[in-house]
Amino acid sequence: MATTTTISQVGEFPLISSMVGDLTMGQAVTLGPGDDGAVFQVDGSAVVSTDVLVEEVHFRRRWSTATDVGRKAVAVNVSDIEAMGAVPVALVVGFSAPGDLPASWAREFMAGMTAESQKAGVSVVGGDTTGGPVVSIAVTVIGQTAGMAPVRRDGAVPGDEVAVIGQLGLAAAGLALLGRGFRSPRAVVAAQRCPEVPYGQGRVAAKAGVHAMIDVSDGLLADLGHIAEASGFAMDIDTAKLDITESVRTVGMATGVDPLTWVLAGGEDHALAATFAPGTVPDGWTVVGRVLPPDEAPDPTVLVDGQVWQQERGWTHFHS
Ligand SMILES: Nc1ncnc2c1ncn2[C@@H]1O[C@H](COP(=O)(O)OP(=O)(O)OP(=O)(O)O)[C@@H](O)[C@H]1O
Ligand SMILES: Cc1ncc(C[n+]2csc(CCOP(=O)(O)O)c2C)c(N)n1
Ligand SMILES: [Mg+2]
Repeated sequence: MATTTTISQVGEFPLISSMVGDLTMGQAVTLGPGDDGAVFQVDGSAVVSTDVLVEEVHFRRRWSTATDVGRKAVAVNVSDIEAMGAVPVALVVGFSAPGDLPASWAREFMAGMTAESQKAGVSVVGGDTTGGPVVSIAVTVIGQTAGMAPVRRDGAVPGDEVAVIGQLGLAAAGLALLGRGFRSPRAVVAAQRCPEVPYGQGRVAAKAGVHAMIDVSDGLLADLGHIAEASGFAMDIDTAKLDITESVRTVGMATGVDPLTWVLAGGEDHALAATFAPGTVPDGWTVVGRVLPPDEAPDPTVLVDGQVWQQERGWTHFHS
C-alpha cells in the first residue's frame, strides 16, 4: 500500500526548506526567507493588512486543492492593499497544520501562493510554520503608497457615483454548490476556491481620484455599509444596474435561491467597490448606485432600490 509522507515525518526545518525553496523575490526585496526578518524597500508609506484563513471556516480540504488555498490566501490579502489604492510589495505567511498533513499539501500550498503572488506582483518574503489542530493560514501583506494618498473608507460625499469592478455573487453561489455536493458550473466553484481579484484596479481608481473604496469580502451591502458609516452618508443601490452573471443565475435556478441575494450579500468575491465624483468613474467599472444627501436619507445605511433591505447584508463570523 502506498504511504503518504506527512509533515511530521519530514520535520520542521526540512519542511520549511521544501516550502521556501522555489520562491522568487521581486526587485524591492534585499533579504528573503532564511533570517530572523526579511528586508525590502517601500516607496512612500507602508500599508499593511492581515487576513486569516482557517480550515472548515474559510475552506475545506475536500472542496479545494492545496494550490487553491495558497492562491486564495494571497488573493484575499492583496485585495485589501488594492482597496487602499496602494501597490502590493511583500507577504509573510503564518502556516499551522496537524502533523498528519501530507507534505505534498504544504508544498502545493506554497506553489499556489507563488503562482498568485506572481499574478499580483508581490513576493512571499517569509513566514512561520507550526503545528496546530487544523490548517490555519495567517497572511500579512505590505504595500506601498508610491506617491499617492491612501484611499480610505470615509471619503464618500453626496452625489458620488457608487461603482464596482470584479465578480459579485460567484463565490457565494460556488459555496452553495459545494455544500450540496456539486462541482459545476466550474466558474462559480472556481470563484469560491479562489476569487478573481481585479489586480491593479485599486490603483486605477486612486489615479482617477476615487473618494472612498473597499474590497467586497463579506458582501456588497455589508462592505458598502462600512463606507456609508465611515463617511456619514447613505447610499442607494439600483439592482437593475447589477450584472448577474449567467452561471450565478443558473445556480440560483437549480437551488431555488434568488441570485440577487448572492450578488448583494455573498462574500469572498473580493471585487472592489468605490465612490467617485460624477463623471470620473474609470473604464471597466460599473456604476450601481449613488451616495445620497442627508435630506434624502438621514441614516448612513445602504438602501436597495430606495428601500431598506430586509434580508442578510453579508457574512459575519460568530453567528449562530
Ligand atoms: N484582532 C484585531 N486587532 C486589531 N485590529 C483588528 C482586529 N481585527 C480586525 N481589526 C481591524 O478592524 C478593521 C476591520 O477588520 P476586518 O477583518 O473586517 O477587515 P476588512 O478589510 O473589512 O475585511 P477583509 O480583511 O476580509 O477584507 C480593520 O481595520 C482591521 O485591521
Ligand atoms: C467551509 C466554508 N464555510 C463557509 C464559507 C463562507 N465564508 C467563510 S468566511 C466568509 C467571509 C469572509 O471572511 P473574512 O471576514 O474572515 O475575511 C465566508 C463567506 C467558506 N468559504 N468555507
Ligand atoms: Mg477589506
